[in-house]
Amino acid sequence: MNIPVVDFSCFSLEKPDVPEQHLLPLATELRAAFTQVGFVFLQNYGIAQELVDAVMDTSREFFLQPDEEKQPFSRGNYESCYNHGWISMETESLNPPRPGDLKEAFNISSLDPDIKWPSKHFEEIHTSFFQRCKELSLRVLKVVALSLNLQPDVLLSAHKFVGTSHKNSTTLRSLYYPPLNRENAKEGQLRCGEHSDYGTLTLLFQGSDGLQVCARSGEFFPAPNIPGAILLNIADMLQRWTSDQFISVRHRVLLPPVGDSCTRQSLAFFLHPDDEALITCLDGSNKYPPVKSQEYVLQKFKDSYGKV
Ligand SMILES: O=C(O)CCC(=O)C(=O)O
Ligand SMILES: [Fe+2]
Repeated sequence: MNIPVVDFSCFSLEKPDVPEQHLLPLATELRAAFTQVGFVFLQNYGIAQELVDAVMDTSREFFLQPDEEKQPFSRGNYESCYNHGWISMETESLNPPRPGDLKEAFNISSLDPDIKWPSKHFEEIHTSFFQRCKELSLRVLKVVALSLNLQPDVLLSAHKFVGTSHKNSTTLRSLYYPPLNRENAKEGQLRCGEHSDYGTLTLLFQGSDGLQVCARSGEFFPAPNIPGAILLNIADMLQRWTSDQFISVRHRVLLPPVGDSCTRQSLAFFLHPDDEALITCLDGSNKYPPVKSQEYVLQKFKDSYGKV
């Protein structure tokens, strides 16, 4: 399977907004990739590698602490935002019939002032990275609308509250896969079970190899880690909006081979529609019944955590 590599420099964050007609070749390239593969590599998108590295370093420092230090920041402890915080090993099954994933994660789902952070530095670096990812993902969304021959507002107006936790569930997630001995793993247990993402689209910054992506044939193939490129993939609600024109493709992270003590880190930015947005097929068909964004996401959390 071949994941296309797309040069985003004409709409990089380093450039001011550009006229729509300059984006048309990019829209055509993305359209082909999203209809055929569901995943693309983006190059020259305008987020500094130093920032990405600093976010990974800061997260890793947090993950390497004993569990007792991380516990106070657990997902579920934050009254104002149920999805914000640390997720311990084996707590989430992204493929629910499998045992819990052998990963840790930290969800940044709220930037509200009442959130208690592990440190000021952790807050600042993750908040500034969240904002860069927000800007980039909204630019991508504009090109996506063009590629579907839609007015940009049709999609952008359903993403007005990104970064406002009580109105939009967009999440920056830092993931850490610790070294492990696969002989101790439960039957069927993976680092990250097969799943498609829930929202509109996802930006994925990888620190190393390990991700596998499902091809149309149903077979999983390794996605390489191309230095300086990020992965961009379509998620479930955009697939529903487009009545399957754009596909939300399953992916996973397997256990490392016996004797391999590799770790993996990645940063995923899940762009979600506003909680109240109603996702209806834009072609007027009834391929999927209308669903409220928040309801769709809550059902997915119930499946993967056994609760919200
Ligand atoms: O480690 C990865 O890159 C996969 C993470 C992922 O797919 C997810 O959390 O949705
Ligand atoms: Fe994913």
